Amino acid sequence: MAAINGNQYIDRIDRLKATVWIDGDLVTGKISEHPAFKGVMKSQGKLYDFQLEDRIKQKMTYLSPLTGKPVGMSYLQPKTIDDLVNRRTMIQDWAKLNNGMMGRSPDYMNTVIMAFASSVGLLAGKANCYPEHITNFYEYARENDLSITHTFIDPQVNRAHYHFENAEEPIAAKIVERNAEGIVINGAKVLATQGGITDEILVLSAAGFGGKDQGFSFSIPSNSKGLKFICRDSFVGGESAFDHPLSSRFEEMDTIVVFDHVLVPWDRVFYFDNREISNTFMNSSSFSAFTMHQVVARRIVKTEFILGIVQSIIETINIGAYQHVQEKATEIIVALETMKALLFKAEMEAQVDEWGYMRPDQLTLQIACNLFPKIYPRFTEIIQLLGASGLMTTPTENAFRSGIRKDLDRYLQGASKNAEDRTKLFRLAWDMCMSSFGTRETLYERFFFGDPIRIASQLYSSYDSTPYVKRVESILSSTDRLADD
Ligand SMILES: Cc1cc2nc3c(=O)[nH]c(=O)nc-3n(C[C@H](O)[C@H](O)[C@H](O)COP(=O)(O)OP(=O)(O)OC[C@H]3O[C@@H](n4cnc5c(N)ncnc54)[C@H](O)[C@@H]3O)c2cc1C
Repeated sequence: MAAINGNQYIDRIDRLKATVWIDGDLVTGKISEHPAFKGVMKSQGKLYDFQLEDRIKQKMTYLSPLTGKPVGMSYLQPKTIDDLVNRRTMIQDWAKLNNGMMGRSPDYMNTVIMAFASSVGLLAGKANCYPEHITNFYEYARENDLSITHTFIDPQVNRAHYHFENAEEPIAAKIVERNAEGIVINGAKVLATQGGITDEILVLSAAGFGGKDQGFSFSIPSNSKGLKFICRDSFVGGESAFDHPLSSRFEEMDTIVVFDHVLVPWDRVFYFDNREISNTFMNSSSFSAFTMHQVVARRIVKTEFILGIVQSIIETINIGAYQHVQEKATEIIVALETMKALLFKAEMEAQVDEWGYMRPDQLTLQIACNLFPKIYPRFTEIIQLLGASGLMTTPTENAFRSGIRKDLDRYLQGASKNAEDRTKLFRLAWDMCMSSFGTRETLYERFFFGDPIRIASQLYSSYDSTPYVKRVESILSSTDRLADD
């Protein structure tokens, strides 16, 4: 097998028949035909189709070192800056197909698996660590173009610093048995975006205060026995692309993942019962650098889309001459160009790491990942401030096909658009920042790469401010007086 097309993706997921619960019902038929999933699965399928189009295939794929067949570019282990640029170009070409609205398009997890495989040396010779299982899984995922979701957070029961779970039945997923076939996991994790509509799920856990049975990493098929995905309610507003331009296409769904005594076969266990590794592998591997490179590349495409929406609103109702309007649009321009500059800087300052891979500059990407959760909510605020009542004067497609159309054409026209086109634009803006889908997007971008507070704290703790403190000390210790000069 090699890089797949959309039908192959959809067919494979339908055949998996993962256990997915939504609104109290078990999904029984083809999941790709369920109203909550069909739009996003179709959009995901389009990504896979696109990578095989003749005119673009060379940019979207590379030749497998194992088989010589084309495999997805997001699996490429970069050895040069050109490789990084090729990866970024592919990631952004995919993101442009959904305007960056699909945070968990397959290139995200392909990158994670690639990063793990590129740091397996950290596990070599360590107790209960299986670097060869990661390498094998990476190759298997690459050669079969797997889609993967992931989960690593414990249920939000008690977040006090020294909380130690001692419930009779485990709440946070943990190892309850080690046997000849593998490890057995019981408990839950939150969340897995796209849970139930991917081939596999990667599960990670840090032992923390929880003890060694809570420190593990593995990947299993989404239809593993005992594995359940419990969905929130669907934010698909409806099938009409006029009425729900974003949620009808890109609603990725978030799921609670329950492990009811799930057996993880040994060949899929990456590490377990090793407190030190489970607490440090994510940070010490190239996971952060490579994954943030993908995340920032996608977020740039999303910011371009936001700017496009804002400028379209400005032109449609002709408010571009007001300075405060220009200033608000400029905020988005500044954010966009800052993100681009940071991405390019991270690539230009990339260095070959200890394993021979070209790692983008992590600090620079950390800056971008600290910035975005703060500016994204402001983008949605700007859309609201400029869109104003336009975000509510948004009759549906049916209204435009009804006897009331004459009134709509007359009263909803814009300075540069007829009523129908103006309404479509404002419905898009509403879906971006006000519908249940849109507000979830804001929450998503706030927490996409973890808790923004702890991300900031990590940056603060790792940033070397010593040279600047020394300069302050130097001026304070100087006894020079201007009068003596
Ligand atoms: C839309 C969405 C999709 C997601 N998709 C995925 C996914 O696909 N896979 C996945 O693994 N995860 C996913 N997540 C989970 C995401 O990784 C977490 O939301 C994030 O890491 C924060 O953890 P939490 O939600 O448990 O927040 P909590 O840790 O419960 O934090 C709640 C509040 O308490 C504060 N707080 C708690 N503990 C501390 C502490 N020790 N120090 C300082 N402040 C603290 C936080 O700052 C925050 O304000 C998703 C989340 C969202 C919202």
